[in-house]
Amino acid sequence: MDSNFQFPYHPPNKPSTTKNLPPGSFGRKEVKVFKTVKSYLFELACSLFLSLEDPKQVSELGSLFKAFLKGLGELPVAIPGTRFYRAKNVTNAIKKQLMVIIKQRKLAIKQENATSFKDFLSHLLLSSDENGRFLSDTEIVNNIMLLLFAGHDTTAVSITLLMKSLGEHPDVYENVLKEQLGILEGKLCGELLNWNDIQKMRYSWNVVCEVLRLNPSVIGAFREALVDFAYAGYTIPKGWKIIWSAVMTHKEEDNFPNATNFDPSRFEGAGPTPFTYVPFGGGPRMCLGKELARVQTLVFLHNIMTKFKWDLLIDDEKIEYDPMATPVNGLPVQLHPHQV
Ligand code: HEM
Repeated sequence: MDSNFQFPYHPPNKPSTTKNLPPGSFGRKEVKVFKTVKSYLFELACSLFLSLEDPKQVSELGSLFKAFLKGLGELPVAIPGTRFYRAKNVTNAIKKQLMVIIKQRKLAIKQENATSFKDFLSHLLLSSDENGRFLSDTEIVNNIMLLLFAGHDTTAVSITLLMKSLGEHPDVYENVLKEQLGILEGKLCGELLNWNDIQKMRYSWNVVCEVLRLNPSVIGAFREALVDFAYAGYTIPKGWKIIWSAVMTHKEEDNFPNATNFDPSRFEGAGPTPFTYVPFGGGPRMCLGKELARVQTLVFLHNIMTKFKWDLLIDDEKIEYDPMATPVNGLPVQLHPHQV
């Protein structure tokens, strides 16, 4: 591959296409990245974890999840008018909808009408626990709700902040593009990415890691002290609630010199010392979906990079935590397709 390529890049025999993008993204003056990526990932989560493809049902569930998320981290006092109160009501509505779907699926399986192997597999996976005990319908609903919630919002945030960082650092954008075009060049027209391709995206993943270091989608989580212990001159008694903070840990100068600088090379070689970099948490309750998040993010990145360049429409857009890190205006960008 020519290492001196410039924009607009003309990939040999690779037609530029917009068909994999959500409808309406192309030809517009402005695309709001967060909203677009979030609805795309929610559709994907519904398809992966629930085999739910009906756009009307997906969109209804999506609106409910939006209100549910706003209640996370709020004071748990159910006073009418508060976010927590609304989220509580919305949670019941989501559970009701999921219950209807699960009952329909179970009935279909009972009548041996399971339409696909996937349905059959999800039945097996979701209906018994590790001891072979059958899960109740309520437990199944709770598991699906966790997967739908955890499986789309966090990744939507990280992809949005990734696009923001790439828009702000043209040198990094060029390096990521070079890596992605190298992968594209080894593929036949229309051939999908595979696991080997993901493994080759080393630099791109280092960039994602640096984005998650500076703005972790999840700021931290709670733990409970199982025994009395001493830390930094304080005694923490057994049973106390503790919050670990990814935001603060990732800014420790001892672990990340010039911590506020965007520098993906920190992740080269052995990378950070264990437990100094915790965007996916740590220990036995570490994120279950880390590898899925990696695949979702890198596949998205490959497709957007090899088809478009983009301009950020707001310079230095502020990021707020509500409850996850999000650009306040949803990151409006203008997409420019590469010319064939
Ligand atoms: C960039 C994307 C993601 C980030 C930053 C992220 C981050 C996290 C964090 C910080 C935790 C808490 C870990 C702890 O307490 O130690 C967590 C838990 C969890 N995540 Fe993720 N996550 C991401 C994507 C996903 C995806 C795609 C799934 C797919 C289903 C997922 C499923 C889960 C589940 C089920 C848990 C609970 C695990 C448990 O309590 O045992 N996550 N995630």
